[in-house]
Amino acid sequence: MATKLSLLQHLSRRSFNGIIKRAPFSSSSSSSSSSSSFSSSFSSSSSSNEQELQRLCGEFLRGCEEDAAEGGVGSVDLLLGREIAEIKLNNPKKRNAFSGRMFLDFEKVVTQLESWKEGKAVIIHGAEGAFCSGGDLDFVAKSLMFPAVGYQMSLFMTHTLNRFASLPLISVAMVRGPAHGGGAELATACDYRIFTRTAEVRFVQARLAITTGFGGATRLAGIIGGKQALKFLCSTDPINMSNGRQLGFCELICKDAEGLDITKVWLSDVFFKAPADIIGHYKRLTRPLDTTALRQRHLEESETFRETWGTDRHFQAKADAAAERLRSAAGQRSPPQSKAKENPQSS
Ligand SMILES: CC[C@H](C(=O)O)C(=O)SCCNC(=O)CCNC(=O)[C@H](O)C(C)(C)COP(=O)(O)OP(=O)(O)OC[C@H]1O[C@@H](n2cnc3c(N)ncnc32)[C@H](O)[C@@H]1OP(=O)(O)O
Repeated sequence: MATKLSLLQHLSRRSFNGIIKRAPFSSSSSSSSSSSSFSSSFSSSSSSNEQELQRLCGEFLRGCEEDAAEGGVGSVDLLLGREIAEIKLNNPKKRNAFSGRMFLDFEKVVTQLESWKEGKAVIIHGAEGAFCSGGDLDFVAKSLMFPAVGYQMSLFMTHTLNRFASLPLISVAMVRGPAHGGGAELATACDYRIFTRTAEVRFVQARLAITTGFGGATRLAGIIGGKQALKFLCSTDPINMSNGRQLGFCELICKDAEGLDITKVWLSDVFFKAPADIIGHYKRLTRPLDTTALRQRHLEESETFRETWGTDRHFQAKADAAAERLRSAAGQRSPPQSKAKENPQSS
């Protein structure tokens, strides 16, 4: 229990305050610049629990580097404007699903934005009509279907999204098309969301017999309240143009083609009368007071994810969901639920 609590204290201290210090990180001689950039998000005090978190995240990071080296698809592209940065999730053939390379890219982008002093805002959007369809199921199937590895991914992405949420910038997710699973969680890590008419935020995890892995349940409850969040997490119903505003989940709805431009105008009208440093100060002063409790909940969320990830039930639900997508793509109706099969990993 002591280990869990002090790891929690570490998370509350580091991920919210975004303390950036150089620290010894990777034991592997093959660590690349991404490992060293990730290690800079940890303090040099290196308590045993901090080293444990770094080790777990470092293992995941190295798996992503292997995926990237083996020709992993997709990228997360950063475009720095005068006042607004644009993060583009770029894997359109897979509805911008997060491949190993994209996890790497996203962490590097967050590290770059942590030292971008003249900026005022950052917009996350997806390529070609989708926001993000969550983790790349091919990468997941190939590398991540063990509870211990799923836990590493969860700690890594929760920590990186908490660093993103702590940036001294106004962050907006411009959601056009599907934002499913981890993609829905990514949208909750932004201060605000702008929907186009095709926006569809869906926490599909329950359909896969898993819970949220990137801190999305905790953040969703903070945005729309615990009772409403519970409904959308369990039902997997969409948050879209018909309910997004009354839930307080999105600020406005616009046409697909106007999404980025409308978001920039909205940011400028609402926030840009203030200088960049003042925006940063007010961002910090308006964050939740009890960050320790928030980080404790994020740690609990990762531990719960580990309990549900990589089980027979998860495997079967993932296979059923994939079969359903194939059937609906072929225009067929879904037959009765298939019987649970043995988890190939447990044999
Ligand atoms: C990492 C864990 C995390 C978590 O939740 O904890 C996750 O996010 S797990 C993944 C959860 N996400 C999903 O289950 C979404 C799966 N995708 C879909 O339901 C649909 O693709 C949808 C609704 C996003 C878009 O539907 P649409 O009809 O517009 O497109 P297609 O289904 O025909 O897909 C086009 C093309 O993209 C591939 N694709 C889509 N999503 C993924 C994905 N997450 N990983 C890998 N590949 C994905 C899909 O297979 C199609 O490929 P094709 O070769 O053209 O058949």
